Order: sequence, then structure tokens, then C-alpha cells
Amino acid sequence: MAPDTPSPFTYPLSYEFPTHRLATTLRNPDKQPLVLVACGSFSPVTYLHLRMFEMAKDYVRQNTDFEIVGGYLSPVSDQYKKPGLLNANHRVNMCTAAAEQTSTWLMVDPWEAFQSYQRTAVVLDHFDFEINTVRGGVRTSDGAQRPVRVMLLAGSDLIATMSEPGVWSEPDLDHILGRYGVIIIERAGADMDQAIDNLSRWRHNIHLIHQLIQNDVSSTKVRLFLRRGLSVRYLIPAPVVDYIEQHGLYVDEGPSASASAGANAAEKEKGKDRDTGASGSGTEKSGPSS
Ligand SMILES: Nc1ncnc2c1ncn2[C@@H]1O[C@H](COP(=O)(O)OP(=O)(O)OP(=O)(O)O)[C@@H](O)[C@H]1O
Ligand SMILES: NC(=O)c1ccc[n+]([C@@H]2O[C@H](COP(=O)(O)O)[C@@H](O)[C@H]2O)c1
Repeated sequence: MAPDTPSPFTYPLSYEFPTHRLATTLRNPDKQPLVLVACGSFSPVTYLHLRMFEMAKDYVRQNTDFEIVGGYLSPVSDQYKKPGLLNANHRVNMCTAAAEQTSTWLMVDPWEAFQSYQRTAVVLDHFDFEINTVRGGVRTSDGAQRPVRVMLLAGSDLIATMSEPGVWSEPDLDHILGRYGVIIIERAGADMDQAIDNLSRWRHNIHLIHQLIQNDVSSTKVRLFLRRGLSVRYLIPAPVVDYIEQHGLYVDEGPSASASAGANAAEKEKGKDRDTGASGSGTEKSGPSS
């Protein structure tokens, strides 16, 4: 279906919005259709990134009037310039291998990855445009069209940055949390209640999911293990391990050290990022935030 209004977005060359796993019909007409979007570096994608979607799916089924009709990973642009950010081509390929080979419903949208940096508010608008304006939402069993709610899916560390001055603009926060909403997954080391302390105005649109199994795998730790020549098998999906090996990624430091040294160093690197604001969110402060 052609949209009535021209697209307000810029597009990478040869881009097509992925829909091969997007449901076109709502199973339960009493529910509101929902698409989940996780924005991030995914350098590389880990099981925890994928697990966020499964946790959200259980939560949505048990606690809400939504029905999930699709889930997307949206890798950030290279211009985000976060330390450890591998080029977008590799990150998109790894996410695609993980989604296609380990899931039946997840997709990867390369729109954000293959162009200039786009704020999260704009990324969510892009999904809303593609799904609702271009495709008219989804159908109910009686043939009526129903708009799909797009919602951000994020870890509590990312949401905590929403209370840090200068990282997110106020209008963007209102747009993201007021219009779309967010499902927040608890992340070890990032207090959930503290993360949403300053966001109470949008509480009705914020869904919190606690971790029942603690697992603090992060991309930073995976990169560090790889740099030290340590195995990351069973921490990240097998097709991603294979891809990393085939392309010799994340090995700019020779093998050394033991696994525990790797983990400790990873912790240090994460802490250092937080202390110095050298993470992507820190980049946001001076860069493309609002
Ligand atoms: N272990 C986890 N638990 C909960 N959320 C997570 C976890 N790992 C990543 N996320 C969430 O996934 C999204 C994308 O994360 P991102 O790509 O930055 O991964 P990361 O592991 O934090 O990366 P890095 O270690 O490079 O900072 C963010 O919303 C982040 O909060
Ligand atoms: N102002 C904003 O829109 C804003 C600020 C900080 C992070 N983000 C997004 O959050 C994600 C953060 O990813 P990392 O956790 O890898 O830093 C990225 O997709 C980034 O674009 C957006």
C-alpha cells in the first residue's frame, strides 16, 4: 500500500523494511497489536539481547492486553562511535544470523545502521511509519485494519541514562515514553527503581520486567574474551561465534590471560566507560542527542 504522505525519513541505498516475520493478522481480536523494537550497538549480539524479547513476550502475554505481532533488533549507526563498535555491516550480519537461526519471530532492521546517526525517537517513528502508514497496521479476523503499537524494548542501564542530563532531550523522552512506551528488562548493576525515578510522569507507559535468572553477559565482556583468545561459545549464539571466527573479528589484542582475568578486565572496562562517560551514551551528550 502506498502511503498518502511522502516519507519524512532518509533511507540507505537498496533498503527494504523487513516484514517476513511480521504477522499481518491479529490472532485475538480483543488484543492490541504490538511490535517490539530494541535499539543498541549489538557489537556483538548476545543471548541476553535475544532473551530480552522472550522475557517481554511472556510478560506481554501474562500481564497486558497486547498481542505481539513482530520483534525487531535495530543496530545503531557507525556514527554512534561507541568504543568497541564494529562496522555496521558485520553487526547487522551477526544480528541477522542470530535472529534467523535461533528465533522464529525476530527480525533485524538495517535502516538505522546504514545511515547517519538517528535518535531513538526517530527510529521508533520510522517503525511506526513503515508498519502503520505504509502498511496500514494489521488486520483482524473480520478484515478490519488495526494500528500497531510500536514499543521500545531496553535494559535498565539504557533507561537509567534517560535521567542523565544531556543524553536525551525532553521532547524526545516525551515522544518515546508518552507516545510509544517502553518495556524495561532488569539488568544486573542497574537499579530498576532508580532507573525510572525521574520518569514517573510516563509510568502508565513503562513496563518493568525483573530478571528471575541472573546473567550478566554483555557485549563488552564478549569482546574482551575474544581479544584475549578466550572462548565465547554458549555465551552468544553459535552462528555469531562462527561468523566472528570466519571474519577474525574482535582480535586486535593477542591471546593471553585466564577466563577470570578476562571477566575482571571486562568489568573494569565497563566501569571505566561509566566513570569517564566514554560510552555511546556519553558520546550522545556532545553528539547527536537532540
Ligand atoms: N544482560 C542484559 N540484561 C538486560 N538488558 C540488556 C543486557 N545486555 C544488553 N541489554 C540491553 O540491550 C540493549 C542493547 O544493548 P547493547 O548493544 O548496548 O549491549 P551491551 O551488552 O550493553 O553492549 P556494551 O557491552 O558494548 O555496552 C540495551 O537496551 C541494553 O540495556
Ligand atoms: N537521544 C537519544 O535518542 C539516545 C540517547 C542515548 C542512547 N540512545 C540509543 O540507545 C542505544 C544505546 O545503545 P548502547 O547501550 O549500545 O549505548 C543506541 O541505539 C542509541 O542510539 C539514544
